[in-house]
Order: sequence, then structure tokens, then C-alpha cells
Amino acid sequence: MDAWHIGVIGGSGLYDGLDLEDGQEIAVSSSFGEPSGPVTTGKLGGVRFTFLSRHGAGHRFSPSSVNYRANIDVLKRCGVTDVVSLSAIGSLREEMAPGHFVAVDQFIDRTEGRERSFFGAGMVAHVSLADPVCARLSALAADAAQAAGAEVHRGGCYIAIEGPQFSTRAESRLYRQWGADVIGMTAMPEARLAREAELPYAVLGMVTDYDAWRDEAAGVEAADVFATMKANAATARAAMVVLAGRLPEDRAPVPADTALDGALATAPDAREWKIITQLDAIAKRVLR
Ligand SMILES: CSC[C@H]1O[C@H](OP(=O)(O)O)[C@H](O)[C@@H]1O
Ligand SMILES: Nc1ncnc2[nH]cnc12
Repeated sequence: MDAWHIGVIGGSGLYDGLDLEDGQEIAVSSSFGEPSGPVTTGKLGGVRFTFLSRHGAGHRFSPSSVNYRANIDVLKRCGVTDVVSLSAIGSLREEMAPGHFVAVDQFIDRTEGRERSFFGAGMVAHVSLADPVCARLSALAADAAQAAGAEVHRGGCYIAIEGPQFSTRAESRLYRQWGADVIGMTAMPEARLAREAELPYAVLGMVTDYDAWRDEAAGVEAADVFATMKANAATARAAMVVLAGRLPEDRAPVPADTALDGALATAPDAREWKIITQLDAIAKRVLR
């Protein structure tokens, strides 16, 4: 029987983590550099959860300076089976109001210059990203958030901007025309990397503000974002408790578990040892 092990990446305002039974803080090393900090691992209702604060203790890492590769690598090394991101998002749709939750299912990536792959010269891989979110995990997270009292929107396209500044009014209107529903600065390249690591990934976004597209309104202010996030954090934590209680006993496989099947392009005798060693956790299943 396959057991669940949920990795939770906590975003802005979720630095304290989850209320884990027997929680232990562990510093895990990554072959991809320094992660945002130590993980905390423990149990919720008998299910193992491992929490990592995306921006680190005291919110030290900006969206551009988070080492997304090390963070995902560390979760993989911990034996996590599925990753839930709890993130602050701005809304590009009237109906997605501050305080609401959105179970994101698509992305547009406008980030620049971030490390977006574990693979590269010496070990090339091309995974599919058509469906970047695990439908099962996303539905479970959405159900859990609803049961915890949140108003939940199922499905939504998240545009990831580089930041750290919020968008201009013109950009915000453009993103709406592109079909984006919510906006943030961190889910990319995180979702890409989770897929390469064969970790089913879901984003439970918490709407903290309306982005700058509304003519009559003031622009986005970080203080408002933090205040709304603080109010939402308790619901997000409660949602994880509900999620733990609702996971099916046996974890049946999903497509993301085997994302690297057929994805490795580099011939075995052309692969570089240095990279293979670096990928000892991420690609262990296909490189052994
Ligand atoms: C503080 S508002 C901007 C900041 O909040 C979100 O971060 P996270 O996804 O980690 O909650 C957003 O993406 C920005 O990085
Ligand atoms: N309006 C916004 N733009 C980008 N990232 C955000 N995170 C929270 N609100 C945001």
C-alpha cells in the first residue's frame, strides 16, 4: 500500500507552518544549493506532512531570489509524494474576491532569469506541462478549503510575474485579456520543477487583493496583502488538517508520478556524471 506524504510550501504570511504532531525541524542539504530554510516534518491525523517556508524565516527571500530548485529537491529528498503550495494571489476577476481561495489549474509564465529546470547540458529532459497541476490533489485541496470555511473557486489561470513590484494598470488589463484569472510571483518555476521531480503539484491560492485593473480603485499595497494573508492563514492551516483526514487510505498513482518516463533525451553513454550525481534524488527512479 502506498502512503501519502504531503509537502506544503507556505508562501507570504504562512511562515509559522502547520500545527504538526511530533514536528521536527530538519536542515536538509540539496545538490542544487541552499533551500529557503529547514523543513518541519510531522503528522496531521496520521498522515506525514513536511512544511517548507518559501520565503524563509523572516521572509528573507524575494520571489526572484528563492532557490526553487533546492526547495523542490529537498522535498523530494524528504520522500514527499505530493506538493501543495499555499500562496498569496491577486485577483484579475471581479468574482474572485479578496478572502476567496482559488484552486489554480493553469499558468502563464512571465518570470525572467530564474532557474527553471533541473536538467540541461549533459542530461536533457523534456516533460509535458500541458496539465501542470495534479487534478486529484487540487480537488482534494479545494474540497478541504471549502470544508474549512473558505469560498473556493475551482480552476483558474495564474500568471506568474517576476516582480517584486506589483503590475502597472496597463499590464494588469493585458493579463486579463490573455485569460489570466489570478496573479502571483512564485508558482513559476515551482510548478515546472515539481513536474520534473515527478511530484504532483497543486496551488491553493488565497486572494489578498484585486490587482491594478480596476480603474476606480487604488493600486495594490503590500500592507493590504499582508493583512488579508494573515486573516487567511488560519483557514489555510485548517484546510490542511481537513485534507489529512480526507486522503484516501491508499495513494493510487497519478500521471505526474512518472513524468520522466520517455522524457530523457540524452543517450545513456552521452550523459555527464556530474549532472547524474546532482539528480540523485530528482531523477532517481529513471536514472538508477
Ligand atoms: C506579499 S505580496 C507578493 C508576494 O506574495 C506572494 O508570494 P507567495 O506565493 O509566496 O505567497 C506573491 O507571489 C509574491 O511573491
Ligand atoms: N496583485 C498581486 N500581484 C502579484 N503578486 C501578488 N501576490 C498577492 N497579490 C499579488
